[in-house]
Amino acid sequence: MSAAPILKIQGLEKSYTPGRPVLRGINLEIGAQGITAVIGPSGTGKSTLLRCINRLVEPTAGAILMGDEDLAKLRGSALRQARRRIGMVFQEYNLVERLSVMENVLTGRLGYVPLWRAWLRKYPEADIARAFALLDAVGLPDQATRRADALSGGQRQRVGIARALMQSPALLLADEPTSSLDPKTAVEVMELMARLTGEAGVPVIVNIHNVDLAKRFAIRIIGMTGGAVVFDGPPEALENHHLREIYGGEDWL
Ligand SMILES: Nc1ncnc2c1ncn2[C@@H]1O[C@H](COP(=O)(O)OP(=O)(O)OP(=O)(O)O)[C@@H](O)[C@H]1O
Repeated sequence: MSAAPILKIQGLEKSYTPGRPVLRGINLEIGAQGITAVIGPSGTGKSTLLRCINRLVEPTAGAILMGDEDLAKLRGSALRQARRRIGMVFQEYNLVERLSVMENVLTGRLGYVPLWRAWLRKYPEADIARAFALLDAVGLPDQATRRADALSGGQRQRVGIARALMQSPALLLADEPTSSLDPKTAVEVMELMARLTGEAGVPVIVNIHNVDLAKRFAIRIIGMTGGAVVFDGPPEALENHHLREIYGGEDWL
């Protein structure tokens, strides 16, 4: 790995129920650029891993180092400050349905603007200009005033990506961003995410069920099974025997 990693995960464990670990001692270094795809069967802890990084889930043990900060230990305002450097794209978009597309994108600035400004919807001019530019970049230049619930799934995910980039994140997490989309839209959304994060130099960790999409867009694939990493390498190194180890069985191959 050439540049210093953006994230160092050391001995990460998570048990929702004591004695039943979902993550079993994960050690990973995530590079400062490109897309890292995490694949693995349902229930193997991929979402838990991502959510430990931004602390939507509390790790049980281990360290998650970003720079010299251990994200696993942050509290209060330090945690809020760290979180605004980590964007998140969700499977079900997590938009505020009754708000306009523009307002949804601007919520990406919530960690930066004073709360009273957000309540009064008085975002700085520069933020509004940037939100328009991002809507343009995600291919929705004419949708700013539409309500989020009037959009298609693919359009919603484009808004989700614009909102995450509005944060000016140092790292983007994407949890199954294409699972609710048809195959063509899924490719378009991955292409968009890859292009915009590449241009902005933002590294991405994406959980994804579709192995072909993972291989097509990621520079690195992490295969998990049973809460542990069993494959870690470039897409071209991922062979059928790895997939058998990750997913079990072979009838599906
Ligand atoms: N909030 C929670 N409370 C208790 N158990 C949970 C919670 N969230 C996840 N789990 C359990 O942890 C395990 C891992 O779940 P997780 O969602 O991280 O897996 P995943 O690999 O992302 O699965 P999928 O691909 O289906 O999204 C599962 O057994 C799940 O039931």
